[in-house]
Amino acid sequence: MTSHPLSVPAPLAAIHGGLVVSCQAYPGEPMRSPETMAQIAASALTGHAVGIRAQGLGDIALIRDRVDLPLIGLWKDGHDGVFITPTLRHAVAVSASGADIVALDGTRRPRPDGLDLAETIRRLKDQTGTLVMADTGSLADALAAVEAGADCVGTTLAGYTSERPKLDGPDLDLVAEIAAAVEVPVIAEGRIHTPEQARAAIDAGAHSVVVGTAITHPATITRWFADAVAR
Ligand SMILES: CC(=O)N[C@H](C=O)[C@@H](O)[C@H](O)[C@H](O)COP(=O)(O)O
Repeated sequence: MTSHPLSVPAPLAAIHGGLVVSCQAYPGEPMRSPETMAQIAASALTGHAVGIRAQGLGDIALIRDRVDLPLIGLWKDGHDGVFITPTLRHAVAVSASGADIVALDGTRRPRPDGLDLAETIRRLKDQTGTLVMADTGSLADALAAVEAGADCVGTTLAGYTSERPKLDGPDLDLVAEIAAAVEVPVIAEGRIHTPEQARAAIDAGAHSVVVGTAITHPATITRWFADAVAR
């Protein structure tokens, strides 16, 4: 059911069938700096990524300047509940910083500014004309997000809300369920740790695949190896 790539807006067409690399460092971490994230994003381009996902206004602006790839931007505020670009104000700022696609919480949970998702997307598009990626955690979220006007939906929050179990790997069943049910691009995201899993996400119907931790978070990757060695 997923739409033909030529019928989607240019930044989404450009990431069709390819790898988007999420370049994020968390508060307090040594790599938490726009300069570092821009270097990682440039390295992802060298490795044939077709898009970048970045967090924070400073990171988005510098990556926009330095790396010529479609850019999915978000602003995390907090770490519980609705924290991925949680309000209209955050979303407008992400767009103003240079993101081609604004990723925001696309669940059915109440939002901190009291606007629902449809009103958030309507006002965001009125003010900026941006494309919207809804980060969802279930099929019901994805259906509601498409109804609300999202241009694409991600499985970003699968396993991080109460609706789906948190698997060790990606929730490929959810990717397939959403892809069969909606006509906008479905972006597979969340716990994709191997090239085989990335390929399987495309085979499940994903329009493109976002990988973060396994490429750009050395503290976690180190722990995988360290734990295996110490076992
Ligand atoms: C749940 C949440 O906060 N996800 C965030 C969304 O931007 C990031 O922390 C993830 O790294 C990103 O989704 C990519 O996923 P993974 O790092 O598993 O490849």
